[in-house]
Amino acid sequence: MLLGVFGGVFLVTKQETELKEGILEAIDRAKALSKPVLVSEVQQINHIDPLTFFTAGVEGFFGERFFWKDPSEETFIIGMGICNQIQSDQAAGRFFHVENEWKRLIKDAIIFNRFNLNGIGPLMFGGFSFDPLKEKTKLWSKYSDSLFHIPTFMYSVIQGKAFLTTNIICTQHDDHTLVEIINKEKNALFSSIIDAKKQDGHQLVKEIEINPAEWKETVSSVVKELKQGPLEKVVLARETRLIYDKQVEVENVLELLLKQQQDSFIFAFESNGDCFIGASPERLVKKTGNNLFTTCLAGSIARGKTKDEDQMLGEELLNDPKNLIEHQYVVQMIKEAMEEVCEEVSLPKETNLLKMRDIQHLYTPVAGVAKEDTSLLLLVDRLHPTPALGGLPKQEAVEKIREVEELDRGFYGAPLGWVDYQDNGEFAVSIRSGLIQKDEASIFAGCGVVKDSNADSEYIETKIKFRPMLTALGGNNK
Ligand SMILES: C=C(O[C@@H]1C=C(C(=O)O)C=C[C@H]1O)C(=O)O
Ligand SMILES: [Mg+2]
Repeated sequence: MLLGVFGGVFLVTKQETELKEGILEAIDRAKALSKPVLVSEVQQINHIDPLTFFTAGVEGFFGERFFWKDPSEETFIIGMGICNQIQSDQAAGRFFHVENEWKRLIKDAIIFNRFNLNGIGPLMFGGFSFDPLKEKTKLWSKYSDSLFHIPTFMYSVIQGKAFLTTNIICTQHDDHTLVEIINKEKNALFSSIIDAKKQDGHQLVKEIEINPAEWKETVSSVVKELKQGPLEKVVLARETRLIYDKQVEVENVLELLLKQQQDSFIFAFESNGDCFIGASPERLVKKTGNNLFTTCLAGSIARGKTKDEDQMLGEELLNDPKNLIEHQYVVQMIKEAMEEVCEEVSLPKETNLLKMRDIQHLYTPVAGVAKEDTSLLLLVDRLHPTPALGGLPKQEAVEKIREVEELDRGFYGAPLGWVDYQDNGEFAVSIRSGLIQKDEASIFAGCGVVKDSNADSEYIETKIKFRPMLTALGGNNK
């Protein structure tokens, strides 16, 4: 295999590439089946800093990258280039539709992977909008309601080991020159790792909270309705728009998130020039074989300035009836959903605290063993939106949000993550997030409104929830 001088430093592989024979075989198969065939090859490679890899793609792959890190830092997945995408604006059966498309692609794929790990080989990364029936604004015009990318090059660090997956779609019209094309692209990418450098930083010039007074009025009117029932909880969200002196560099924002929000999922998902980015503490669901993990996260309070104050605030949260109810709705719904698809479900009796840099939450982790044939996207379908982002009852709460919320949530508060070809994967609830659009950005925050909510306190809660993104985006760290 031909390697660039610099590329060779990083692309020292522990095996010969099988891609060439795979491509030839796939072209034959594409001819026989009269449909495109995916070839995927996994190589173990030397370790590269994940952010450096992401940054190296800025020249060749801008707009076609993604970045993912889980809170335990067991899994980093960085994608470059779009080998294939699954996208749709269809609302009914959207999770099922994506799963079917994915299975169809995988069924005839030629895969070279000798490592028994999750998060390598053919994998799709992406997510879903919060509510496909919400009227669309131009804010989210670059993202379909279901959008997944299968990357051309994917760098994964799994439990400290580094891998490169190369994915290629072969059609009946392709020939052996495809091998050279892909190797050239690979070498160019690995050569640019050496001179991957960041641009001069962007400066925030203006911060515009979108209609805060109206938002508070909406909260108050929903509280009135909650007092009458049958609605019990509705999550209401809002937006702050940020204006910059020049284009926002996604790499800089990611770097700050990685430093400042280490215990979070960190994600970035580029589409058609925009970038959805965030640092979420909330897992929707993780699947490893038949083992499922999900999280109930709802109920919030500020962090203290001193250790004592922080502990006091934590105690206050653990004993606050309004927040406990807000949390309990989530536990109740997630437990029921898990029991439907699991042989067994376990969760702690006591509610715990999850402390992030800017905020603390009530937290209940839930684990389960899935029944046969329970797929990851089936779980996403069952869980989304949990009452942490939607409300209770689910359907009525989503309809209420659709009716009264000014914000077009798009991908905010929705499932974002990855699924590999063996149906392992993980989705976060994409909160503490923002959408970068050239020299502007929108950030989003919401909170659980129950009948004991007060509009001013909920407003302050959303202020705190803006902080992780606002800080990383150069805003005031207040
Ligand atoms: C809606 C958000 O967060 C959710 C709402 C919470 C609450 O109201 O207490 C807590 C955690 C999240 O489930 C957000 O961060 O935007
Ligand atoms: Mg709350």
